[in-house]
Amino acid sequence: MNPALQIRDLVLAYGGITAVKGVSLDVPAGKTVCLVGANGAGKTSVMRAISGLVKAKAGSIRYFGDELTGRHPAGMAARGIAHVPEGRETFQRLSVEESLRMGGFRLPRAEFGHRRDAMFETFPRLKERRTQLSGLLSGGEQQMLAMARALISNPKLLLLDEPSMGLAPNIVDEVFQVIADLRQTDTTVLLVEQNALRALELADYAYVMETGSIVIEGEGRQLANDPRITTAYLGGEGDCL
Ligand SMILES: Nc1ncnc2c1ncn2[C@@H]1O[C@H](COP(=O)(O)OP(=O)(O)OP(=O)(O)O)[C@@H](O)[C@H]1O
Repeated sequence: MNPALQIRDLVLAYGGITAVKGVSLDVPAGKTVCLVGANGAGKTSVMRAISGLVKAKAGSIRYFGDELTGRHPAGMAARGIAHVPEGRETFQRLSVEESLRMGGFRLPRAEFGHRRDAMFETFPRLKERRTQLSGLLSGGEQQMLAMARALISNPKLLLLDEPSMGLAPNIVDEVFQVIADLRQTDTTVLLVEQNALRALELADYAYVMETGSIVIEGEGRQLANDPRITTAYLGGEGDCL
């Protein structure tokens, strides 16, 4: 079977700066794979290239066998790819319910209601705030809304970029619980996280990026205990590589 995502020798550049220098990675269908690494390593650029937001200079990105490079970002949702970008980007002037409607606009009415209720079950805070404007939600609630808006359409591939960034510890726990629960579903997840140790603990497989290249890869739990990774955490509570 084709992997959900198969990236080969991907090169991404901004003007004269090569941000991603020949990255290859696989995300098997139904699995959770994480991409960790220091700030500026190129993780977000890889995510944006999958969504068509950054044009590949070289290499290929295959999604269930179909080449994605050169495709327009607007077509990604129809392919079953949902991207929750870093910084969340919620629709500030829409209510929670209206935002979910935007995420599920392809769904027939009855199915939308069913999926929305499922999202309210996963994120009970959103149910309490269903009529509130997104722009007035806390950072944690906005993250939950961004994830619910992506998940409502039941995507085949979910791209999650730094979902725990800037959130209070109890909200981080909730966000990680939702990601862990996704492992029980068919949804394939590619996760970029600054909170690398927690991401590694729940990922089936992981890649570590450094200045545009993958330098280490392996099973998530194995890497969580790998001295090459853990030494990067010595000297404090910091979770960043
Ligand atoms: N739009 C852009 N224009 C120019 N350079 C960019 C742009 N976006 C990213 N870069 C550069 O590309 C490199 C990789 O950035 P990227 O955001 O992909 O890394 P990252 O690993 O996601 O880092 P972070 O954790 O800080 O988001 C960095 O050197 C960054 O400065």
